[in-house]
Amino acid sequence: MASVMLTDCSSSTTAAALLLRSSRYRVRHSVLHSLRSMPLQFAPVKPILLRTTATINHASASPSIVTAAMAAETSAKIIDGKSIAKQIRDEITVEISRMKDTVGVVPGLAVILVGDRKDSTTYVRNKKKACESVGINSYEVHLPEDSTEQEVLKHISGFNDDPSVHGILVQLPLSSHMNEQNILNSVCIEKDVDGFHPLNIGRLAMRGREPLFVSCTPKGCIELLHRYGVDIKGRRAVVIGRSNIVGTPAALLLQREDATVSVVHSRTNNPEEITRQADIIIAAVGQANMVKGSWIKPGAVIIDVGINPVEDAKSAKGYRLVGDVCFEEACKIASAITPVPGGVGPMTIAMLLSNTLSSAKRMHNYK
Ligand SMILES: Nc1nc2c(c(=O)[nH]1)N[C@@H](CN(C=O)c1ccc(C(=O)N[C@@H](CCC(=O)O)C(=O)O)cc1)CN2
Repeated sequence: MASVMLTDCSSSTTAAALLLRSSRYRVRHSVLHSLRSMPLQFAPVKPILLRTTATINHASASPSIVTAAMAAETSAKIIDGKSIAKQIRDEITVEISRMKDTVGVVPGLAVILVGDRKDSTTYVRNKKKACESVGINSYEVHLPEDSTEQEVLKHISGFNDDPSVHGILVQLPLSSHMNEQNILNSVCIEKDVDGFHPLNIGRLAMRGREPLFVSCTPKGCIELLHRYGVDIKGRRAVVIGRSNIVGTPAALLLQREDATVSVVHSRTNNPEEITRQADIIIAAVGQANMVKGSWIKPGAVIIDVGINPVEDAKSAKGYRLVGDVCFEEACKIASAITPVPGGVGPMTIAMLLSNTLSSAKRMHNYK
């Protein structure tokens, strides 16, 4: 587990050094997930369109647009992932009940957890709770840290053959003695609700081919843009980070939406200059407050995937969570931004439920 970092927006470390550092730590795995979500202090207000280069289409924008009450100068709208995720869960609940009543099918999700990492245990518990709340049956296998790869593969094989299971996921990260590729490859693609199977990612990368599933975090990012009425077509988008789980699929999804996409990574020369050209930024690098105000084009829309713990003496826990983007600076320049926590994180689990429902529908040929 990553240690709590002492960092703030005014850090003088260069962008290139930060990107290099983050590529060593690896994006989502740097998250200190034992924290519980902190309540957001945002008051709902009427949406007001501010200067923006990425057009926000208010006719289709969610009525739940809120503005940060935390900083008087804040001009960016806050993209409220927590409330959109709730809205999605409500929609899924209705769909599941309709399916159960008409064809008697209840979607099932199998979760495999290896070891006792606090963050992973919390996520698996939250996934089970979320399943329960929408009416999905969940099945959990919790294996000890020293289990063999063969044991994990045996459980995946059992779930692959079980008709009551429509989705299978293996919580990441896995222990270092296991081969993650072998394990992810063994989930049958029809049940790969995490979208981590190479065939699903490969199809995502190809024009004219459709993946059966898109991984949950990048799908959640795009869903937020859609639900807030952000036009993507023809816009310049920059994805910061190129992980298999978030950065790469997020860039592919934006490209499928007809954005012109650049990927900024640890070997990119002058990442600030490239990022400053973006109408839409997706930051998924796992480095607290790396993207400063000076990286952002006025009016850009920012989706911040990072969840990084930073020291905070004022918090009872001694730390708080921040994103990859320096929120205090960005919210004065961007037209809309996701907060951390309460932005992309809750969407990851909502998209998992959505993928599980789609899988059950597809298997039972239910529209
Ligand atoms: N098999 C998978 N493993 C992992 C995935 C994944 O999609 N599939 N993603 C991450 C962890 N993750 C879900 O598994 C996840 C991360 C964050 C959140 C979330 O809601 N975060 C909250 C803050 C949580 C906190 O207080 O600690 C937020 O951002 O508001 C949900 C799910 C790696 N592993």
